[in-house]
Amino acid sequence: MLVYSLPGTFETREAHLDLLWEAGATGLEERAGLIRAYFDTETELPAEIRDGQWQDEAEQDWLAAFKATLRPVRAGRITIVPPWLRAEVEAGQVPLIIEPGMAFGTGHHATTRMAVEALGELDLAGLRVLDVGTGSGVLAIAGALLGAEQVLGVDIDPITIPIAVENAQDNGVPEGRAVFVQGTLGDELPGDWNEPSDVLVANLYAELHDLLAGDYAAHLRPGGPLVLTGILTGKLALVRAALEREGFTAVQVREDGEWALVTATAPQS
Ligand SMILES: C[S@@+](CC[C@H](N)C(=O)[O-])C[C@H]1O[C@@H](n2cnc3c(N)ncnc32)[C@H](O)[C@@H]1O
Repeated sequence: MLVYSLPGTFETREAHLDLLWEAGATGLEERAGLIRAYFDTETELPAEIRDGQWQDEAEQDWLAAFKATLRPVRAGRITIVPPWLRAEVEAGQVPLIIEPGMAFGTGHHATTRMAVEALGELDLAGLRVLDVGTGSGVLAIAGALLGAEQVLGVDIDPITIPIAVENAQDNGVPEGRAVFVQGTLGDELPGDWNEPSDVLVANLYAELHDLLAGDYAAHLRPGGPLVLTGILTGKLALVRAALEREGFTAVQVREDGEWALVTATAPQS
Protein backbone atom coordinates (compact mmCIF):
# COMPACT_ATOMS: atom_id res chain seq x y z
CA MET A 1 0.00 0.00 0.00
CA LEU A 2 1.45 3.37 -1.04
CA VAL A 3 0.49 6.47 0.88
CA TYR A 4 0.73 9.99 -0.53
CA SER A 5 0.48 12.57 2.25
CA LEU A 6 0.25 16.32 1.87
CA PRO A 7 -0.67 19.22 4.17
CA GLY A 8 -4.41 19.75 4.24
CA THR A 9 -5.87 22.99 5.51
CA PHE A 10 -9.57 23.76 5.75
CA GLU A 11 -9.29 26.06 2.70
CA THR A 12 -7.35 23.72 0.43
CA ARG A 13 -8.79 20.39 1.48
CA GLU A 14 -11.85 20.27 -0.75
CA ALA A 15 -9.84 20.90 -3.92
CA HIS A 16 -7.13 18.46 -2.83
CA LEU A 17 -9.62 15.69 -2.18
CA ASP A 18 -11.21 16.05 -5.60
CA LEU A 19 -7.81 16.03 -7.34
CA LEU A 20 -6.69 12.95 -5.40
CA TRP A 21 -9.86 11.04 -6.28
CA GLU A 22 -9.44 11.98 -9.93
CA ALA A 23 -5.81 10.80 -9.81
CA GLY A 24 -7.02 7.34 -8.77
CA ALA A 25 -6.79 7.32 -4.96
CA THR A 26 -8.52 4.23 -3.55
CA GLY A 27 -8.99 5.69 -0.08
CA LEU A 28 -8.49 8.95 1.77
CA GLU A 29 -8.19 10.05 5.35
CA GLU A 30 -6.91 12.94 7.46
CA ARG A 31 -4.45 12.54 10.30
CA ALA A 32 -2.65 15.21 12.30
CA GLY A 33 -3.06 17.97 9.71
CA LEU A 34 -2.18 15.75 6.77
CA ILE A 35 -4.35 14.37 4.01
CA ARG A 36 -3.30 10.76 3.36
CA ALA A 37 -4.33 9.16 0.09
CA TYR A 38 -3.92 5.46 -0.67
CA PHE A 39 -2.77 4.41 -4.13
CA ASP A 40 -2.02 1.01 -5.65
CA THR A 41 0.94 2.42 -7.60
CA GLU A 42 2.96 5.66 -7.58
CA THR A 43 1.04 7.98 -9.87
CA GLU A 44 1.80 11.21 -11.76
CA LEU A 45 -0.12 13.91 -9.86
CA PRO A 46 -1.36 17.35 -10.98
CA ALA A 47 0.91 20.32 -10.16
CA GLU A 48 -1.45 21.70 -7.49
CA ILE A 49 -0.83 18.69 -5.22
CA ARG A 50 2.81 17.91 -5.85
CA ASP A 51 3.86 19.34 -2.45
CA GLY A 52 3.26 16.00 -0.73
CA GLN A 53 5.34 12.89 -0.19
CA TRP A 54 5.09 9.27 -1.14
CA GLN A 55 5.65 7.20 1.99
CA ASP A 56 5.91 3.78 3.54
CA GLU A 57 3.79 3.09 6.56
CA ALA A 58 6.74 3.71 8.89
CA GLU A 59 6.18 5.02 12.39
CA GLN A 60 6.17 8.84 12.38
CA ASP A 61 7.53 11.30 14.95
CA TRP A 62 4.16 12.97 15.29
CA LEU A 63 2.85 9.94 17.16
CA ALA A 64 4.71 10.67 20.40
CA ALA A 65 3.55 14.30 20.38
CA PHE A 66 0.00 13.27 19.59
CA LYS A 67 -0.09 10.72 22.44
CA ALA A 68 0.81 13.42 24.96
CA THR A 69 -2.31 15.42 24.06
CA LEU A 70 -4.82 12.60 24.55
CA ARG A 71 -7.65 12.81 27.09
CA PRO A 72 -10.58 10.44 27.73
CA VAL A 73 -13.43 11.03 25.26
CA ARG A 74 -16.99 10.52 26.41
CA ALA A 75 -19.35 9.25 23.71
CA GLY A 76 -22.74 8.44 25.18
CA ARG A 77 -22.43 5.35 27.41
CA ILE A 78 -18.84 4.74 26.31
CA THR A 79 -15.63 6.57 27.25
CA ILE A 80 -12.76 6.05 24.82
CA VAL A 81 -9.36 6.11 26.54
CA PRO A 82 -5.74 5.20 25.91
CA PRO A 83 -4.63 2.42 28.30
CA TRP A 84 -2.68 4.76 30.60
CA LEU A 85 -5.81 6.87 31.32
CA ARG A 86 -8.08 3.90 32.09
CA ALA A 87 -8.40 4.93 35.76
CA GLU A 88 -9.97 8.26 34.70
CA VAL A 89 -13.12 6.64 33.28
CA GLU A 90 -16.08 7.68 35.42
CA ALA A 91 -18.15 5.07 37.24
CA GLY A 92 -21.06 3.86 35.12
CA GLN A 93 -19.26 4.51 31.83
CA VAL A 94 -18.11 1.62 29.63
CA PRO A 95 -14.36 2.02 28.95
CA LEU A 96 -13.21 1.47 25.37
CA ILE A 97 -9.43 1.24 25.39
CA ILE A 98 -7.60 2.27 22.25
CA GLU A 99 -3.81 2.26 22.02
CA PRO A 100 -3.07 5.25 19.76
CA GLY A 101 -1.06 4.18 16.76
CA MET A 102 -0.95 4.14 13.01
CA ALA A 103 -4.68 3.54 12.54
CA PHE A 104 -7.31 6.31 12.66
CA GLY A 105 -9.80 6.02 15.50
CA THR A 106 -8.67 7.20 18.93
CA GLY A 107 -12.05 8.80 19.53
CA HIS A 108 -10.66 12.31 19.37
CA HIS A 109 -12.15 13.05 15.99
CA ALA A 110 -15.74 14.31 16.09
CA THR A 111 -16.79 11.70 13.54
CA THR A 112 -15.62 8.75 15.66
CA ARG A 113 -17.25 10.19 18.76
CA MET A 114 -20.56 10.86 17.00
CA ALA A 115 -20.58 7.32 15.57
CA VAL A 116 -19.95 5.71 18.98
CA GLU A 117 -22.75 7.86 20.42
CA ALA A 118 -25.12 6.83 17.62
CA LEU A 119 -24.29 3.13 18.13
CA GLY A 120 -25.00 3.57 21.85
CA GLU A 121 -28.52 4.76 21.03
CA LEU A 122 -29.35 1.45 19.30
CA ASP A 123 -30.25 -1.79 21.04
CA LEU A 124 -27.45 -3.97 19.68
CA ALA A 125 -28.06 -7.00 21.91
CA GLY A 126 -27.56 -10.14 19.87
CA LEU A 127 -27.09 -8.29 16.57
CA ARG A 128 -24.41 -8.44 13.82
CA VAL A 129 -22.68 -5.12 13.18
CA LEU A 130 -20.61 -4.42 10.06
CA ASP A 131 -18.04 -1.59 10.35
CA VAL A 132 -16.68 -0.32 7.02
CA GLY A 133 -13.36 1.56 7.28
CA THR A 134 -12.65 0.17 10.72
CA GLY A 135 -9.23 1.81 11.31
CA SER A 136 -8.34 1.11 14.94
CA GLY A 137 -11.46 -1.06 15.16
CA VAL A 138 -13.03 1.47 17.51
CA LEU A 139 -16.58 1.33 16.10
CA ALA A 140 -16.65 -2.46 15.77
CA ILE A 141 -15.32 -2.80 19.32
CA ALA A 142 -17.90 -0.27 20.57
CA GLY A 143 -20.56 -2.43 18.92
CA ALA A 144 -19.30 -5.51 20.77
CA LEU A 145 -19.10 -3.67 24.12
CA LEU A 146 -22.66 -2.44 23.56
CA GLY A 147 -23.92 -6.02 23.22
CA ALA A 148 -23.58 -6.98 19.55
CA GLU A 149 -23.14 -10.71 19.16
CA GLN A 150 -20.83 -10.49 16.14
CA VAL A 151 -18.90 -7.59 14.64
CA LEU A 152 -16.87 -7.43 11.43
CA GLY A 153 -14.46 -4.57 10.68
CA VAL A 154 -13.17 -4.16 7.13
CA ASP A 155 -10.51 -1.70 6.02
CA ILE A 156 -8.71 -1.11 2.74
CA ASP A 157 -5.45 -0.38 4.61
CA PRO A 158 -3.70 -3.59 5.71
CA ILE A 159 -1.83 -1.95 8.59
CA THR A 160 -5.12 -1.42 10.44
CA ILE A 161 -6.03 -5.09 10.75
CA PRO A 162 -3.50 -6.31 13.37
CA ILE A 163 -4.04 -3.02 15.26
CA ALA A 164 -7.81 -3.56 15.37
CA VAL A 165 -7.33 -7.19 16.44
CA GLU A 166 -5.07 -6.11 19.29
CA ASN A 167 -7.46 -3.35 20.37
CA ALA A 168 -10.32 -5.88 20.47
CA GLN A 169 -8.18 -8.16 22.67
CA ASP A 170 -7.30 -5.23 24.97
CA ASN A 171 -11.04 -4.67 25.45
CA GLY A 172 -11.69 -8.34 26.26
CA VAL A 173 -13.72 -8.95 23.09
CA PRO A 174 -13.31 -12.65 22.24
CA GLU A 175 -11.61 -13.46 18.91
CA GLY A 176 -14.65 -15.18 17.42
CA ARG A 177 -16.94 -12.27 18.22
CA ALA A 178 -14.90 -9.55 16.48
CA VAL A 179 -13.32 -10.30 13.11
CA PHE A 180 -11.19 -7.83 11.13
CA VAL A 181 -10.26 -8.22 7.47
CA GLN A 182 -8.57 -6.14 4.82
CA GLY A 183 -10.92 -5.16 2.02
CA THR A 184 -13.97 -3.15 1.21
CA LEU A 185 -17.60 -3.74 0.34
CA GLY A 186 -17.88 -5.59 -2.95
CA ASP A 187 -15.05 -7.94 -1.89
CA GLU A 188 -15.82 -11.45 -0.68
CA LEU A 189 -16.28 -11.20 3.10
CA PRO A 190 -15.51 -14.00 5.58
CA GLY A 191 -18.05 -16.49 6.97
CA ASP A 192 -21.66 -15.46 6.58
CA TRP A 193 -20.83 -11.75 6.35
CA ASN A 194 -21.90 -11.65 2.71
CA GLU A 195 -25.41 -12.11 4.12
CA PRO A 196 -27.11 -8.89 5.27
CA SER A 197 -26.03 -7.48 8.65
CA ASP A 198 -28.37 -6.01 11.25
CA VAL A 199 -26.48 -2.70 11.53
CA LEU A 200 -23.90 -1.05 9.25
CA VAL A 201 -21.62 1.77 10.38
CA ALA A 202 -19.07 3.56 8.19
CA ASN A 203 -16.78 6.51 8.93
CA LEU A 204 -15.56 7.38 5.41
CA TYR A 205 -15.76 10.37 3.10
CA ALA A 206 -18.99 11.57 1.48
CA GLU A 207 -17.68 10.59 -1.96
CA LEU A 208 -17.14 7.02 -0.75
CA HIS A 209 -20.59 6.89 0.82
CA ASP A 210 -21.95 7.92 -2.57
CA LEU A 211 -19.99 5.13 -4.29
CA LEU A 212 -20.85 2.51 -1.66
CA ALA A 213 -24.51 3.36 -0.97
CA GLY A 214 -25.76 0.46 -3.13
CA ASP A 215 -23.46 -1.91 -1.23
CA TYR A 216 -24.76 -0.53 2.07
CA ALA A 217 -28.31 -1.46 0.99
CA ALA A 218 -27.16 -4.92 -0.12
CA HIS A 219 -25.30 -5.57 3.16
CA LEU A 220 -28.13 -4.48 5.48
CA ARG A 221 -31.26 -6.42 6.37
CA PRO A 222 -34.50 -4.67 5.36
CA GLY A 223 -35.21 -1.93 7.89
CA GLY A 224 -31.73 -2.19 9.42
CA PRO A 225 -30.09 0.96 10.78
CA LEU A 226 -27.30 2.65 8.82
CA VAL A 227 -24.86 5.03 10.57
CA LEU A 228 -22.62 7.10 8.29
CA THR A 229 -20.08 9.73 9.25
CA GLY A 230 -16.87 11.30 7.95
CA ILE A 231 -19.13 13.68 6.05
CA LEU A 232 -18.26 17.36 5.75
CA THR A 233 -21.47 19.36 6.21
CA GLY A 234 -20.88 20.88 2.77
CA LYS A 235 -21.14 17.39 1.24
CA LEU A 236 -24.36 16.33 2.97
CA ALA A 237 -26.42 16.78 -0.20
CA LEU A 238 -24.29 14.15 -1.97
CA VAL A 239 -24.93 11.60 0.79
CA ARG A 240 -28.63 12.42 1.02
CA ALA A 241 -29.01 11.97 -2.74
CA ALA A 242 -27.15 8.62 -2.64
CA LEU A 243 -29.35 7.31 0.19
CA GLU A 244 -32.52 8.43 -1.57
CA ARG A 245 -31.31 6.78 -4.81
CA GLU A 246 -30.85 3.45 -2.98
CA GLY A 247 -34.21 3.59 -1.18
CA PHE A 248 -33.06 4.41 2.37
CA THR A 249 -35.67 6.13 4.54
CA ALA A 250 -35.86 8.07 7.84
CA VAL A 251 -32.68 10.01 7.02
CA GLN A 252 -31.55 12.11 9.98
CA VAL A 253 -28.53 14.36 10.35
CA ARG A 254 -26.54 15.55 13.34
CA GLU A 255 -23.59 17.90 13.13
CA ASP A 256 -20.49 18.77 15.13
CA GLY A 257 -18.68 21.76 13.66
CA GLU A 258 -17.83 21.00 10.05
CA TRP A 259 -18.59 17.27 10.43
CA ALA A 260 -21.92 15.47 10.06
CA LEU A 261 -23.31 12.07 10.93
CA VAL A 262 -26.27 10.62 9.04
CA THR A 263 -28.56 7.83 10.20
CA ALA A 264 -31.04 6.09 7.92
CA THR A 265 -33.12 2.94 7.61
CA ALA A 266 -32.41 0.31 4.96
CA PRO A 267 -34.99 -0.25 2.22
CA GLN A 268 -37.70 -2.77 3.09
CA SER A 269 -36.96 -4.95 0.07
C1 LIG B 1 -11.81 8.09 9.07
S1 LIG B 1 -11.08 6.51 9.30
C2 LIG B 1 -12.30 5.77 10.36
C3 LIG B 1 -11.68 4.88 11.43
C4 LIG B 1 -12.66 4.43 12.50
N1 LIG B 1 -13.73 3.62 11.95
C5 LIG B 1 -13.25 5.63 13.22
O1 LIG B 1 -14.46 5.85 13.13
O2 LIG B 1 -12.50 6.36 13.88
C6 LIG B 1 -11.41 5.80 7.73
C7 LIG B 1 -10.82 4.43 7.51
O3 LIG B 1 -11.37 3.95 6.29
C8 LIG B 1 -10.37 3.28 5.57
N2 LIG B 1 -10.79 3.31 4.15
C9 LIG B 1 -10.57 4.31 3.24
N3 LIG B 1 -11.15 3.98 2.06
C10 LIG B 1 -11.76 2.76 2.26
C11 LIG B 1 -12.53 1.90 1.41
N4 LIG B 1 -12.78 2.20 0.14
N5 LIG B 1 -13.01 0.73 1.94
C12 LIG B 1 -12.73 0.39 3.23
N6 LIG B 1 -12.00 1.16 4.05
C13 LIG B 1 -11.53 2.33 3.58
C14 LIG B 1 -9.09 4.00 5.90
O4 LIG B 1 -7.99 3.15 5.71
C15 LIG B 1 -9.31 4.38 7.36
O5 LIG B 1 -8.78 3.39 8.23
